[in-house]
Amino acid sequence: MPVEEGLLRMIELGVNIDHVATLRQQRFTTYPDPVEAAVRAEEAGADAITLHLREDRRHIQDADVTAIRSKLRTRMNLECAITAEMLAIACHIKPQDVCLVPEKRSELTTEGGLDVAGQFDVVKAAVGQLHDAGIRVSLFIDPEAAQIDAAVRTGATVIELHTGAFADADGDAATALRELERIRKGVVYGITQGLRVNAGHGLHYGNVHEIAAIPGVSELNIGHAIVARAVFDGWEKAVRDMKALLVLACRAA
Ligand SMILES: CC(=O)[C@@H](O)[C@H](O)COP(=O)(O)O
Ligand SMILES: NCC(=O)COP(=O)(O)O
Repeated sequence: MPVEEGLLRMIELGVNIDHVATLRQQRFTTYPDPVEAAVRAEEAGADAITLHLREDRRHIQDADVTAIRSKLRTRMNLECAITAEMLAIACHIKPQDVCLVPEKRSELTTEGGLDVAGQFDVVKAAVGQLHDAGIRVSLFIDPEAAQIDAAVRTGATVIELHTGAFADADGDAATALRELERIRKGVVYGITQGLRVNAGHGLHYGNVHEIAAIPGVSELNIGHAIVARAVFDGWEKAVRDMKALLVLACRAA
């Protein structure tokens, strides 16, 4: 549950630095450095740093994860697929949080939520392995009751609701409203099941307020839009401005 400070519900911002690494990987240079991005994002107000070590290493590299782990003052939220390789890396690095996400090499970005209900035993075993390593586990799922129920049964204590369908509905008000309602219901249901409920994917400066205003959301993980805004406004300002929008939305809720 978000930290209560007086009447102000505080929602946390996880800054995803994947696409700082995307820019670097375009020419295999040493810059921009994701480590510098992580440290400066924390200085600008990030409550956690999220990074997705993909099997194809298209952006974040193993060395980034190792280097960033020792530099963070807040919290590392490592996203990865459920594979023996990734679980071994996570158990070695021991981030505060691991968010298990689905992954297809052909995908441009994460397309859907993890099908916890459909691969329950595999997910439950991964959750147990990470818990044994002292890591808090989040499951990146669609806002569906069946997925939330399955998540609870795995022993995970956190879910991150996939906001991609809401974000992709930009411009189609009816669809956006329907997806927002799905997310809202998912937040309420997840909390009644005793879970910490986060959300993320595709959120930007124009749509984040609707998600941040949902009472009970603990954390939003946002990356692509912040990196894009930083091109024009600079990294720290992009992070500060996103954090300010979260605070405003909480105040208005
Ligand atoms: C799970 C999710 O929505 C993102 O955190 C994920 O990192 C997206 O993948 P890319 O960062 O590779 O686009
Ligand atoms: N889990 C969502 C995340 O970390 C960032 O997603 P995006 O803002 O890059 O789409």
